[in-house]
Amino acid sequence: MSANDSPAGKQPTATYESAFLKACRREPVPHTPVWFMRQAGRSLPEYRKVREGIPMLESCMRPELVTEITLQPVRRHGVDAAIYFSDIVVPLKAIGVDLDIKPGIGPVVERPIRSRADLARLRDLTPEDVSYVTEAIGLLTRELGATPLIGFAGAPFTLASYLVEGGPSRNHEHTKALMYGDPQLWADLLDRLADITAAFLKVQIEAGASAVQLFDSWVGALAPADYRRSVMPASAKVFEAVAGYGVPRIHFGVGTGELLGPMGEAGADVVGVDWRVPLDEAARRVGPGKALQGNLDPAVLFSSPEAVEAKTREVLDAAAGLEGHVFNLGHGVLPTTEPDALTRLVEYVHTRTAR
Ligand SMILES: Cc1c2[nH]c(c1CCC(=O)O)Cc1[nH]c(c(CCC(=O)O)c1C)Cc1[nH]c(c(CCC(=O)O)c1C)Cc1[nH]c(c(C)c1CCC(=O)O)C2
Repeated sequence: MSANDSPAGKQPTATYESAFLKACRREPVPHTPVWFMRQAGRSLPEYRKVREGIPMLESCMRPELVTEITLQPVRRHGVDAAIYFSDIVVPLKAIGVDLDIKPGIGPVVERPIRSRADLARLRDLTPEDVSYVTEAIGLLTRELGATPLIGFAGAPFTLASYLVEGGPSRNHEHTKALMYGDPQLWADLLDRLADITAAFLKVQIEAGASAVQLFDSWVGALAPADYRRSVMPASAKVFEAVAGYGVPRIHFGVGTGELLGPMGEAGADVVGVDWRVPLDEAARRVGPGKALQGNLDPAVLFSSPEAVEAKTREVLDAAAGLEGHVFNLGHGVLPTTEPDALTRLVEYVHTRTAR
């Protein structure tokens, strides 16, 4: 069978048959697949070395560097999937939003978006705006062989939060002021961001990404009724826009225990769970027909190897009855994590779940 005969179109059959993609499709797996959010990044000395003197956003625009950084955790830890090295604000930068990623702070937007005139500054994203993404994914898929590549984007709410606040925010007060105070402008803003996000994910899938994850990191700040009314339509539009490709769609947020049901309903094939809800309970909240991803507390990796194993067993035991489970942390790798703790964790999950 040639690569093009695979049920998933362009990707090689060995990639399609990988443990990660099988788990996403809720098919039987040889072992529980593992990857880590933020597996590439500051926890790795080889990352800090190649990033030296290169600003974050600039590094996202250099295909050779992106390829190297994306491959580093695959080589070192033997994870079952790579995640494309980029950032959720890259498509916004690409359409001309005046933002930067400040070390130790995160994305900062010079002129926040709070009025209809501000909204007009957000134009559509074309593949040409992010040609470096297409180029990097071409290089990467050749290097990765059978290891799947996960593409990603920020979800409309989380992107809106950075754009409206002007930077990271604990309480999201300006964002909520706009959402409650001018529902029409809010809906238009989220719809605009949904189109940009969908276009960005399409670029990644067409270049060779085998799965996509939509990061709605900060949406846990909302109550379920507000989520359904003010956010879900835009996130659903993103998932619907990429449904035809047949690649698994993962939906993740932090502190989203009360939102797991609607986040699945928005159109995800896999729902990401943080460490606050055990996976068996998460499965009840999400309902049948979806795989789950998670959910070891990233801070657990700072304890002894025995304690990490014990907490990992708790996660695996809670996942034992699931139709599909992708092992991950409940949020990103913390920058001061000992890399060997991650390597040991991958080995442990693989050995413990080998069938
Ligand atoms: C909210 C969010 C952002 N970016 C992202 C999210 C969603 C995921 C989450 O909830 O953690 C997504 C993201 N950002 C980055 C990745 C790389 C891929 C991977 O997971 O390995 C991914 C998936 C690289 C990055 N993005 C960033 C870094 C650190 C910058 C550096 O290494 O110099 C990396 C590796 C910068 C960034 N960008 C953002 C933050 C909060 C920060 C950290 C600021 C800091 O602590 O310095 C916004």
